[in-house]
Amino acid sequence: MSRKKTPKSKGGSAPATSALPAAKGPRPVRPETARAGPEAPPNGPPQPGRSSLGGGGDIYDVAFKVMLVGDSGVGKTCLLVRFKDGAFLAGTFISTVGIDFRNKILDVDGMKVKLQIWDTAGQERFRSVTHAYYRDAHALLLLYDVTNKASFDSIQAWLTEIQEYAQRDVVLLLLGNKVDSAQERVVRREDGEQLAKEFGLPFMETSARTGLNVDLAFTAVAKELKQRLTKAPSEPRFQLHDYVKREGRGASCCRP
Ligand SMILES: Nc1nc2c(ncn2[C@@H]2O[C@H](COP(=O)(O)OP(=O)(O)OP(=O)(O)O)[C@@H](O)[C@H]2O)c(=O)[nH]1
Ligand SMILES: [Mg+2]
Repeated sequence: MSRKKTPKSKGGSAPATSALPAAKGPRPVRPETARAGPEAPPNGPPQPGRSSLGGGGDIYDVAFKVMLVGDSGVGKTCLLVRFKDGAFLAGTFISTVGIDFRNKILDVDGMKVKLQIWDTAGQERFRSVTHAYYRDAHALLLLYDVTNKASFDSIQAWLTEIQEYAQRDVVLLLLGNKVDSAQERVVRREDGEQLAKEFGLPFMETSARTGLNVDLAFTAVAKELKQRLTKAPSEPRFQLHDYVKREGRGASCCRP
């Protein structure tokens, strides 16, 4: 995990330094974009919607924070870019420095749900920065890379960390990414399923490259969070496990 560390320049939103939780250690740094302003990430419980402020242009009913976690190189940034922009970041791997975020508003059963998605650095040296953000996350997408056994073996350690720092009722989804790389695959789908079962997690395989199950992962989380907040007693409960099982597509469906 000792890769060259250079900030990426993707032109997305960046955390406002004034809104950072009291983190020890290195601060999230994106010199080209870091600024304070209306896009500053909120802390605390789900936010009620607000109309467009300061030219941000986002109108929504409710907002949630989602965090991407997992070893360096598993594809967290690529997954976020695929979801946000519908593109794949091919080319040289540039490791995330500190933490970054992007917003996306989804229509979930007629309600505008804003996801503020935090892209964390997988590198060990930024771990203390990440720790400070867990407590405000409503959902976590925990990724491993199906072509990298070490990243799969790290999942247990990530779960221990999540248990220590995240909210007890955080929504958690396990994702095995890079399934487009069939030749390089070393973690079988069944291994992912078995691990997920062991820890009672919903699980899907994804590809940031082809887009396989990427929208689904975020939509599933948005549906679960929205329901937790707005479900009428008479309404049937949204079943996240069943939803991802039913809607998830197999790796063989979408070769690049
Ligand atoms: N084939 C394939 N490559 C991918 C996929 N997702 C990411 N990659 C590649 O994997 C490398 C790492 O991707 P990133 O998204 O930067 O990884 P990361 O998890 O954000 O890494 P850190 O920022 O260091 O934590 C890059 O070279 C990507 O092009 C995928 O779904 N398929
Ligand atoms: Mg990254």
